[in-house]
Amino acid sequence: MRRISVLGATGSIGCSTLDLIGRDSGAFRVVALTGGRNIARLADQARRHRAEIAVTAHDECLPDLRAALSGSGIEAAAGQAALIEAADRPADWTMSAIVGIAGLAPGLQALRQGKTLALANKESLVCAGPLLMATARAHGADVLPVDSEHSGIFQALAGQDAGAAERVVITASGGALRDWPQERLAHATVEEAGRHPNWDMGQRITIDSATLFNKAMELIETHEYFGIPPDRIEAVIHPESIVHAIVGFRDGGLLAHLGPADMRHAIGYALHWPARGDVPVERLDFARLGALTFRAPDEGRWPALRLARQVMQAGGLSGAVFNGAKEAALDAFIARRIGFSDMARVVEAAMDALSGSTAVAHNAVPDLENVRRADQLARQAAERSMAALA
Ligand SMILES: NC(=O)C1=CN([C@@H]2O[C@H](COP(=O)(O)OP(=O)(O)OC[C@H]3O[C@@H](n4cnc5c(N)ncnc54)[C@H](OP(=O)(O)O)[C@@H]3O)[C@@H](O)[C@H]2O)C=CC1
Ligand SMILES: CC(=O)[C@@H](O)[C@H](O)COP(=O)(O)O
Ligand SMILES: [Mn+2]
Repeated sequence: MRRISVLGATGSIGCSTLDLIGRDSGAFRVVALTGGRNIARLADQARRHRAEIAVTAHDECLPDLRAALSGSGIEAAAGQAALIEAADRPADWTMSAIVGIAGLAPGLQALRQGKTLALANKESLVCAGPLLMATARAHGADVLPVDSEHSGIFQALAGQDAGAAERVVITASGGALRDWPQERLAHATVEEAGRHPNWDMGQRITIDSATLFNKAMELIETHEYFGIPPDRIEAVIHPESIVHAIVGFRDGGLLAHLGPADMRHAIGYALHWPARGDVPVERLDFARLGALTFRAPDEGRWPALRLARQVMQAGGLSGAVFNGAKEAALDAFIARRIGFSDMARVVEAAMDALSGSTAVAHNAVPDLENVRRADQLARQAAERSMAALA
């Protein structure tokens, strides 16, 4: 029986992961489930999947979690140290699905077990790609990409080294505001930006999809995970979200990954890897789909893509700065402190402010402390830029 832990169990990816595990419960034993503030869901998941331990990231939520688990025999714990301890409990396969840089330290801890980390938390690669991959190598752990595009690239490569790829294309739906006139974007609300045309995901990634910060992060993620040079990585707008990634080879042939907009296909692939297992996603009917369309992204409309190219060029801790500023700007947009179009301005201003900083220019593999420092500096720079907007 494979031992499974899910970090970020109460979120969109966490729920889809547990859905697959629950359909084949005889094959898996659930070790640790972690969540944030959704205590009712975390306790329900822990009971249903007979987890060893349930952990909330927030100390103040512990009394509620204990109450919700009373009589179940399931351990309850809270706080950052408990999250790390949960990630350290022996498991054969761990899903990393906490949102944001908060997922980095638990993911690194899980890698130190030398088993398999299914990586949905793209921020880990954006902020600390070299650290994450070096940690996996040092401990003999496998990192399997779960982001749909990266799962698609991984599958299209079919075990070949990424050096075999002449080009890699990842697709972008264009997000909730794809067809809005550009002058309206500045006035988009949290609700409007948070309605994805195709995927059902958490609020933060859905808004990142509308700014194309999600795609910007995915360009960096492709570079960091596969080691593909930036000039071989492209993003293309594909409103149908059916083709997720395309890998082109030196003979001009291309292999694409297609699937419905249901993350269970990417999660299921990582869960059953290296074999293939049954996954209950809708089967595509091409005659009904009719056409699949593609067009170039407008970098004037979506500056995030240009910023991602700057990050890949600069290397070092610039990814941590980019992500920290983006998280701060997104928090401020959700809190209605800044407008939709301000988010990219704030990130660019923070990147510019820190571009010459010695704390960010880092040539060796950064450690977690360096990454956290760059993240903090970026959040402070973003706050200064937002204060200047007011
Ligand atoms: N959703 C999707 O389809 C896809 C998601 N991803 C990536 O996967 C990750 C998860 O996304 P998604 O599932 O949509 O996100 P959700 O917001 O739906 O879920 C996030 C999870 O993280 C927990 N969490 C939030 N903040 C913290 C924190 N500070 N410390 C510890 N745990 C925390 C939440 O707990 P609670 O809700 O209980 O507060 C929840 O369990 C992201 O990195 C995202 O970019 C990648 C590809 C597709
Ligand atoms: C499902 C998934 O992988 C998301 O990251 C998806 O890519 C979001 O859609 P966008 O193409 O709109 O960014
Ligand atoms: Mn994706």
